[in-house]
Amino acid sequence: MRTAYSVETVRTAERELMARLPGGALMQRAAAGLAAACADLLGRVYGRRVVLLVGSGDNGGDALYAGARLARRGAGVAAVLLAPGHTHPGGLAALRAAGGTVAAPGAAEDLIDRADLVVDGIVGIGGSGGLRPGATPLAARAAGSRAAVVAVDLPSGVEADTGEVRGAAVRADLTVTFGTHKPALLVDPAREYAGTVRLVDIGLDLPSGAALEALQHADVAALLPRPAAESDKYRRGVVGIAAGSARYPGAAVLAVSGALRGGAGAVRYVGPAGQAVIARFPETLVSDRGPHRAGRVQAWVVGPGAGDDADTVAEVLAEDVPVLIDADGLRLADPGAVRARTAPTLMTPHAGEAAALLGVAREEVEEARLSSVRELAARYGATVLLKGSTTLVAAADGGPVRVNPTGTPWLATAGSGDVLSGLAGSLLAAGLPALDAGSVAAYLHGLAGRFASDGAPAGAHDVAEAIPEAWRDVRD
Ligand SMILES: NC(=O)C1=CN([C@@H]2O[C@H](COP(=O)(O)OP(=O)(O)OC[C@H]3O[C@@H](n4cnc5c(N)ncnc54)[C@H](OP(=O)(O)O)[C@@H]3O)[C@@H](O)[C@H]2O)[C@@H](O)CC1
Ligand SMILES: [K+]
Repeated sequence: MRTAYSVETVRTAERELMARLPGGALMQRAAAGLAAACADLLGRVYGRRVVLLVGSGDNGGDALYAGARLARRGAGVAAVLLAPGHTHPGGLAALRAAGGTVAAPGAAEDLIDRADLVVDGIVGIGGSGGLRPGATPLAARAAGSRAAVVAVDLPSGVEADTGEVRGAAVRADLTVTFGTHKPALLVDPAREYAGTVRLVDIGLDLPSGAALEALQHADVAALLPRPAAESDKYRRGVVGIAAGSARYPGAAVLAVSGALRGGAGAVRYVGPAGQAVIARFPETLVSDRGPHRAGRVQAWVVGPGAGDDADTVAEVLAEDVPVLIDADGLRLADPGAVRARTAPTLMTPHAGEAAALLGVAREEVEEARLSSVRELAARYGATVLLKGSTTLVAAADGGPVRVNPTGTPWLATAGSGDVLSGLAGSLLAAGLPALDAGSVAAYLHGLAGRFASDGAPAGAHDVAEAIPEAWRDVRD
């Protein structure tokens, strides 16, 4: 499991460790890791041109000490001081002692144009509120130059704890971060500014309560349902799909296609698209009665393509089993009925649907994905999966938010969400808690999207068909 911690937690761990180490030791560890990463990126250090963008704090100190190490290996290193009166004194002395220079006022742009590497030590976890005016043109120059850009700890200008970007920010090819990932390195939009992320272990002792968790193959493998020898279809779980309408029968077919590959023992379908479902998937148990009288079901999915069928949504919400609410169901569900449920509820909005539920503009959700998903989960007393380029899953009672690392832009295709809802519902029926069902489904779905597309466009049904391959890939 990859984890990310808040700035406050990092600061506490840093203080505890610093109290046990000689002065400056932690910064030397950071600078050594940073210099090694820069050297790897450059391939050859001797004769290379390196520009350090140095702010007023320890982030700039890291850059200066790393610059000194590169200068000792023969690189030509020049520091651009953004706060000349407030530059890390030890770092500056080390750079000068190693043969590095300080750029003359006005020389920064030219130096950046000729550089092989620009190191962004403008600001790290002490920053907030986007780049300041003095730094903005330099960041733009670096982005437009042929130099590789390496961010120290974080791309300067992003909000460490939330992943928001409130103004200009550095666009890095590589971010070298210390001790732990910060939320901004895993959550969009900030994540897109970070490039590849390399974590340098500096010995921080971190507590168990991370702000974010990203499942990896081994975590997902441990959570996948496995049929026991004596399992029958009821023990493996029956997932009910209440979806589709005369106008949108395809949503029902796609939700069923996801559900059939999610580990439940059987898929039951209720709704007006029974003919279409059975024609494509004859193994589906199709019922023309409402959800309440459809027969045994261990978890329901309601909403994909449901049109205006509010009665079915209300009926499903009244069932005392886990319920996944998606698409039209999110609009039709009575918030009071959702909050009153005692069995688990998993809501799966995209940004537009989340914005409607929160009563804000879609852009506000896109810009603040982490706080939006937490807010929705708290408001509805439900687990919420916010779809997007980095899908987030938050539980109602707080705790670490799961961030999905497997997404691909190819998944932004019609019907892909219906497949995800069926898959997650199936995992709920197989007995996974809502947070696990949502994050495992997102993981498999993302992987299936990658396999299905393999660099080319793929339809939602291709994604569903690739789920078994994703499942095997995770388990092997
Ligand atoms: N934690 C650890 O374990 C370790 C941490 N280490 C390193 O220390 C870094 C944190 O250093 P830090 O605390 O000195 O803060 P830092 O980010 O350099 O900011 C300094 C000052 O910048 C200013 N400022 C604010 N916003 C700004 C903006 N948008 N644009 C420009 N400037 C802005 C603001 O001062 P102001 O100008 O407002 O007075 C602020 O006080 C950390 O990221 C890592 O690199 C490693 O060395 C070792 C292990
Ligand atoms: K930085």
